Amino acid sequence: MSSDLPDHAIHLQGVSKHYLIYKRPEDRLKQMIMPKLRRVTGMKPRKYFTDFAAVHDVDFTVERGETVGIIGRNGSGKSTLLQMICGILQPSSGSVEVNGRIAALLELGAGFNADFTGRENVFLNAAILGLTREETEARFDSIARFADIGIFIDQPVKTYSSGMYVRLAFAVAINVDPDILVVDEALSVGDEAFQRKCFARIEQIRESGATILFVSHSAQTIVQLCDRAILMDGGSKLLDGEPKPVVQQYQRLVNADPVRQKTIREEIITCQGVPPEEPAPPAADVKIAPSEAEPEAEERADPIDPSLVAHPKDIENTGIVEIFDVSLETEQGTPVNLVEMGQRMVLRFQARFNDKVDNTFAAMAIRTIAGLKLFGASTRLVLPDHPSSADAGDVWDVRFSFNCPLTPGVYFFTVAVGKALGAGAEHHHRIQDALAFRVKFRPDLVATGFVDAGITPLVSRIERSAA
Ligand SMILES: Nc1ncnc2c1ncn2[C@@H]1O[C@H](COP(=O)(O)OP(=O)(O)OP(=O)(O)O)[C@@H](O)[C@H]1O
Repeated sequence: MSSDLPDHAIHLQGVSKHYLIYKRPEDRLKQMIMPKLRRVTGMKPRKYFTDFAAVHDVDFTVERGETVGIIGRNGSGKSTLLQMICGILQPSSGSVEVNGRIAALLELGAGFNADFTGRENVFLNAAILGLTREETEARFDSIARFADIGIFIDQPVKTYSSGMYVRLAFAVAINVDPDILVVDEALSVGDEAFQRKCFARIEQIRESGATILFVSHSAQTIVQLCDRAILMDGGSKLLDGEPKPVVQQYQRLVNADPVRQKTIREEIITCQGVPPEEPAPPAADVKIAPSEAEPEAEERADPIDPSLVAHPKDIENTGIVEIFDVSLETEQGTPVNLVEMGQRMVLRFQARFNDKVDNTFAAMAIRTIAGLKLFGASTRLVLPDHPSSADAGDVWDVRFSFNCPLTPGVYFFTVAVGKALGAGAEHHHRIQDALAFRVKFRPDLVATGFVDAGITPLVSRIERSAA
């Protein structure tokens, strides 16, 4: 990454993009001829189009190293904005300044030549991004490995599925050491394991100091990944600030009844994100009923989805300990990767010691697709009956049993074995995304977010309007 760049990576000033919308195809021709004719004949020229602002007078600056999320309803101008930042579209007015090598993952279809093979497109794309042929050759294997599309790399991209297309496009974008990475929703096309791999890589790119501009409809992803968020609506920037309040305002807007949306929009602009005080509900408005026990989860006949795979990655590996045979099982020992909410499950792995280790511990954690650590456990400070040191040649069997508290979705395990060092720890072997599992959909779900805390709501009407 270049270090001699100005502090701001992106600077937009008064940027607008207008489109002329013609109701009928012949209006376009009329617009070319009629105004001139009318002028010649001394008549006032008239317009045969309406002027539509896809983006209207947008200003913002993204500092180097910032991760900024853009959120907004469909058609709010997010993609148009990104395309202007990437130089694919010219603004109708205003200025766009970009400092650094920009790699973009825009909507499907942009960037690749359909008749070229994947390999040819990698070289073409990398050249557009400023890499020499030698530099691309040196990176080609890691690009192909990341894309993981097998022999399709030598087929024309017009034969690709949308998932394969995104895999290759993403593999190129993140392997060119961009100063600025622009991602437009494209990730949602890949499967969960690939999305997880991409988010892990985005995190790495972010840690290396690159600037990231990210368009997403997912409020959770924006809050998790971004330092700042921008709310776009109707082509204008409504709000720019801390991700959480910005996302809350987006959700207010998107979930509001269409009649209220205009008022909410105005409130957001005038209050700049601070929601107006809602009157406190009367105490009797919401009653909490005693919690009901989770029903016993039945084991399914097909508890394994073979297509649900993770891409394990050694985060730390000293060679002293080797973790192997990581599996997720029911209490009865049946391997699973599809589980019910509340189901008892056992994460199991084995660890072979190649050297003597004292103060040894085993640990696990569960992460979301975007990489947020939800919870974990470690044998570091507890469990006096467990072995706490190992000799070369020892093999441990490690089990973490728990009731799955997660809401439906795909999650990933990280597993580790290490040595406790005072308050800290050193990992001898730590595998990120060692295993993936899916919590199955449940139609009667009350919980929102990632964890079901067993909340039982009960709402009762305490007054009925006379109307
Ligand atoms: N070439 C074009 N000609 C006319 N209108 C266009 C053109 N491209 C985009 N628009 C319009 O500009 C507006 C903004 O589009 P844009 O794709 O930027 O929105 P978006 O926020 O990315 O939407 P989504 O979330 O659905 O991807 C939309 O109303 C769209 O119909």
